[in-house]
Amino acid sequence: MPTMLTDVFRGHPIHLPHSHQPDFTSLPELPDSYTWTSKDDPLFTAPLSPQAAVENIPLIDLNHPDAANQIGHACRTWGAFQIANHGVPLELLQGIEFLTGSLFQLPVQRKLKAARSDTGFAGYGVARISSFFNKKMWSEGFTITGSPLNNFRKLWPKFHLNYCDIVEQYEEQMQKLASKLMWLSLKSLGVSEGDIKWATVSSDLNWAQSALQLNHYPVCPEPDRAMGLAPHTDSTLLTILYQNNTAGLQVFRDDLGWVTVPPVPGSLVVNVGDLFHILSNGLFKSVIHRARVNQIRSRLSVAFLWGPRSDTKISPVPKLVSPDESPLYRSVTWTEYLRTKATHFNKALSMIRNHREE
Ligand SMILES: C=C1C[C@]23C[C@H]1CC[C@H]2[C@@]12CCC[C@@](C)(C(=O)O1)[C@H]2[C@@H]3C(=O)O
Ligand SMILES: O=C(O)CCC(=O)C(=O)O
Ligand SMILES: [Fe+2]
Repeated sequence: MPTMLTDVFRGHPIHLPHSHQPDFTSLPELPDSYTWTSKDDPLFTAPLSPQAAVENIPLIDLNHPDAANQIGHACRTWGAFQIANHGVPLELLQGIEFLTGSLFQLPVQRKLKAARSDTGFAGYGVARISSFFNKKMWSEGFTITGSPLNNFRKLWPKFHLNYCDIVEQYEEQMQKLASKLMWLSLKSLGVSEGDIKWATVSSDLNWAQSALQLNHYPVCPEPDRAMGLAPHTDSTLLTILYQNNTAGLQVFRDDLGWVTVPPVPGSLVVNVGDLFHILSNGLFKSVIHRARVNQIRSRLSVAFLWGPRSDTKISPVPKLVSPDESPLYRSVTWTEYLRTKATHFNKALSMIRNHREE
């Protein structure tokens, strides 16, 4: 039996005293513990791209005949793109937004009944990467993998079944979409299903697994000095992100600085994760992104974090490695990678890298 995502952080506890945290969502001013400077995060004061209006991650119509190449280009240049005509029913997007909103509106004491434990994967709490930063993030999260039934029962003693149903439908749609996006982007590199055996053993997608991360960024009294979610790359193959109609997500480009991803109603944001970077032998870039907050409207997002089954070794596709060079990365399972990330955070990718002899 391969390790499931639920077991990934056994032996990798994060000690974060969520239960002793006051209800920060209603603080009248920003406490020092939530005030960020470039000492807390070197990218905190990196410039906001002045060109964001002209240069932004592409919005790709999945029905366009050239969608594969557009996606491929976006994965190589940005590591992120938005998609329209993705086929996920609008009611389902509204449903997951409603669920997320009602979850975070619950009283803190109720949410804490479903708190994530130090070594746990699922439940309510601060972002796992919080332990790498000295300051607190202006957000709260809820992680789901497998059935949310037990946790949802604690949150909503009466209506948990309706909410479980929404999660199940949402995950089903996301799985189909994620695999479609993976094959479209690989197609642009000349890689087809026959080239990746672990992903084609069966068509019912049991070569993949996933988690859902619900995020809430409450209204903040001093948004310019606060951080919603600190810069990171996702440890996934792909992440599909739904954001409500409030801006906050930013992606980083070395040549542009921070670029705000404007919410486009009905569309979804897709991020290249570290495992896709490895699989593509570095051709696709896992994108550094963060979430900022604002003083007027609270923000919700739902990230579908998608990767291979835990026993699958991910390594660069041989076709993408030139014959006289070794692959850029050694092989790694999702579980191994998540554990490396839990200990070494943004050094994780370079730790998997093969060092070429000159
Ligand atoms: C499957 C995943 C991916 C995780 C860990 C685990 C469950 C929660 C995911 C996130 C979600 C929020 C950002 C992040 C950086 C975090 O702190 O928790 C993500 C992390 C990763 O992509 O590394
Ligand atoms: O809230 C957002 O826009 C980003 C969320 C995110 O990056 C994540 O959950 O991994
Ligand atoms: Fe992320």
